[in-house]
Amino acid sequence: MTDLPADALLVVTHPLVRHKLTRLRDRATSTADFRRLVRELSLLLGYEATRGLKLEPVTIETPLETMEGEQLSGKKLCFVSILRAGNGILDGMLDLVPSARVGHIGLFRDPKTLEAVEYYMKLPDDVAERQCIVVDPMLATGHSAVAAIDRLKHVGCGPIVFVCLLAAPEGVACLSAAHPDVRIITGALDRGLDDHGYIRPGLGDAGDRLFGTK
Ligand SMILES: O=P(O)(O)OC[C@H]1O[C@H](OP(=O)(O)OP(=O)(O)O)[C@H](O)[C@@H]1O
Ligand SMILES: O=c1cc[nH]c(=O)[nH]1
Ligand SMILES: [Mg+2]
Repeated sequence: MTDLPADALLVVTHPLVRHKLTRLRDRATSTADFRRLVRELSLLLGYEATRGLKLEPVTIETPLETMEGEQLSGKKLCFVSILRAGNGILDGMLDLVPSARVGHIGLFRDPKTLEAVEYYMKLPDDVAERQCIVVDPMLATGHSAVAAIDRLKHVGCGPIVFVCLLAAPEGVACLSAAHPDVRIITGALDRGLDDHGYIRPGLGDAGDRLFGTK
């Protein structure tokens, strides 16, 4: 992987993330536990992904006195889920910011070419005025992430953060080359891709494990 600007990639190395990722990777982990772990990991990664949100003062009454508190302000959020597997992360993100708008981009990887094929897109009308956090558990070749972010930029979206659970160096290089302005936040940077484009050691097919398909 070529050198990236210092803030282009954040690997979240918190012990809770490392523990939960190990449980997630384990082939013995059930569908129900896999889903729960993805949601919990999303909260931990979402904490980092939302660090740059702006606050504004707000006056409130505590039971004892008036105080100047803070609330989210300015550019509002939009989470963009890359279907299907992105929806697992989306659930956790919405626990953190329930008022965020949500966009969906349906993509699957052609198993032969490993190119992303789009089958669905629905974005909020005002998505270009919102800060976008794109979510997908896996950044493998990077083709799906690049295709999704191409679509968002095409409709005028500004600062974009990409959140995944596992990334391959090939995917980070591909996404950073295509969109150097996009910050990548991941739970781990794995060894690399195998001949079928799967992340190794990885966790297998995230969508299949989340939804119990094959
Ligand atoms: O970086 P890439 O090489 O593009 O691979 C990553 C993509 O592959 C998986 O989706 P998949 O195509 O399996 O679709 P699914 O979510 O419907 O299972 C994953 O959720 C990403 O979207
Ligand atoms: O390892 C991988 C690569 C792409 N998509 C997945 O779900 N897993
Ligand atoms: Mg899949």
